[in-house]
Amino acid sequence: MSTIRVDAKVVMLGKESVGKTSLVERYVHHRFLVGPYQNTIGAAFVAKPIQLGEKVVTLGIWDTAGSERYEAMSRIYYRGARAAIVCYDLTDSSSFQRARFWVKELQNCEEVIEQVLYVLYHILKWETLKVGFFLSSVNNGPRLHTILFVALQQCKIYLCGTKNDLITADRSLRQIDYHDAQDFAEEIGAQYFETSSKTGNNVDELFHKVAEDYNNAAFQFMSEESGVDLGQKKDSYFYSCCHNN
Ligand SMILES: Nc1nc2c(ncn2[C@@H]2O[C@H](COP(=O)(O)OP(=O)(O)OP(=O)(O)O)[C@@H](O)[C@H]2O)c(=O)[nH]1
Repeated sequence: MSTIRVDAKVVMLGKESVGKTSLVERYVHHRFLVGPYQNTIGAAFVAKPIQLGEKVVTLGIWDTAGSERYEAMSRIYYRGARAAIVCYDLTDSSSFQRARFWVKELQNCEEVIEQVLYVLYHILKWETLKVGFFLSSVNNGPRLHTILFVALQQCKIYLCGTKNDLITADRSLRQIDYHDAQDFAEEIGAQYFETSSKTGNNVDELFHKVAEDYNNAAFQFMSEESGVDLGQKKDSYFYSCCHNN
């Protein structure tokens, strides 16, 4: 019986209707759904394996609901995420304000967790040195130490301006200047992408970068068993979707 293993949790955040679900649909199913817009309720999940050279990294992508009604729920989904794709609609300046809100949320959450883990990390590091490495087989000290080291890795933020096909068709529709968005991304240490789920422009590049960054991070120190098993595998991925009809 095979199982799905998720290596990195990724969360999609942003105002409603900015195109989060469409980004995931384009990336996972290579399609753009036309027809009436259906808002996400709660969140939807999909696991997607990505080949990086000889290695496969499986992203567990949480597509959250953008509606403010579900704001508290979305906070639950970004906990423990290694990457957050914060989306805004290039043709809607209010969605950029909402993106700023989510970035602040992520930064606040990171700060608290980081402070707690930082203290634990140093206590444990000192204890581990004191007790000696040979005790690793009996007291799990170095393994805990490694887990905390990994937990200290920050959630990387990717700022994503969506629907760039609309801008290509009519430049006057752009409401957020490219350089302003780029400056904001730099200020928060994020990668910046402008994508179109309609044409597929930059979508693969965005998720590939997320997987690549994960792969290049200190995660390589984790042992093979560190992934999270998600139960029986039916296909290369599954997608539990909650949409309003
Ligand atoms: N032209 C164009 N339209 C897009 C694009 N991405 C999404 N849309 C449209 O924008 C609307 C909202 O897209 P969704 O992907 O459902 O947005 P969402 O952010 O998941 O919305 P919530 O589930 O409410 O949070 C739909 O009508 C999509 O067809 C794009 O790249 N180009």
